[in-house]
Amino acid sequence: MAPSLHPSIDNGIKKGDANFAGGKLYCHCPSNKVEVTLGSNVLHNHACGCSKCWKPESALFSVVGVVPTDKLSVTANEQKLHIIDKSAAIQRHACRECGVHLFGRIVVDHPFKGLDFVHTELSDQSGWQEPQFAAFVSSIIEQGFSPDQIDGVRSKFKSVGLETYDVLSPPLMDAIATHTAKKNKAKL
Ligand SMILES: N[C@@H](CCC(=O)N[C@@H](CSCO)C(=O)NCC(=O)O)C(=O)O
Ligand SMILES: [Zn+2]
Ligand SMILES: [Zn+2]
Repeated sequence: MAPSLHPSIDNGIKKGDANFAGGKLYCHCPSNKVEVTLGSNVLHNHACGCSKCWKPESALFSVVGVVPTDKLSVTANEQKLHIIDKSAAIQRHACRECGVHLFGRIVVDHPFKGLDFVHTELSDQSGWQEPQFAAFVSSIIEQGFSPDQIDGVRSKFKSVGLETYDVLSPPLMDAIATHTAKKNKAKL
C-alpha cells in the first residue's frame, strides 16, 4: 500500500470556502483539550515534509497554514502548552500531554513575523483553505524515507493538483529573499 502523505491529501483535496471566517482548533487529549480560536481562515496552507512541523500519525507530511497573530487566541487549557524549541524561528506551542502542536509563532525578525502557523485538521469545522502546494518534499528523506520512492511522492502530489518544492513556494521564497535584501540594504 502507498504510504500516506496526509489524510486530507491521500484521497484528493476538498476545496475550502472563500467566505469561511475561522473557527476552533482542539488538541487530541480525550478531556481538558487545549482550545485555540481563530478569527480568520488560514492563508498559504501547504503540505510540509520538514522534520519540525507536527504530522498526524503515520503521515509523511504535515499540513500547515498561517493566520495573523492577532486573529489567534488560546481559549481553553493554555496551561498545557509548552514551546518545543525556543531557539527555532517558528516557536511551536504543543500540548504537553498529547504532543499536538496548536500554533507556531514567529517572534524574531523574519518576513513572516506577525503570523502564526496552524493545522486546520485540528478543527471539526469545514471551509478552511485547502492545501495550495507541497513544501520541503526532499526533507522526508532526511527522516528516513527512501530516496528511491520520492518520485512516487511527487507524482502523487501532482495527481491531486499540488505543485512540489524542496523549500517553500516561489512567491514565499521571493518574500523571504526580499526581506533579506532589505535587511542588507540592497537596492532593489
Ligand atoms: N530540512 C529541514 C527543513 C526545516 C525547515 O526549514 N522548515 C521550514 C518550514 S516549516 C513550515 O513550512 C521552516 O521555515 N522552519 C523554521 C522553523 O522550523 O523554525 C528539516 O526537515 O528539519
Ligand atoms: Zn492535548
Ligand atoms: Zn515544516
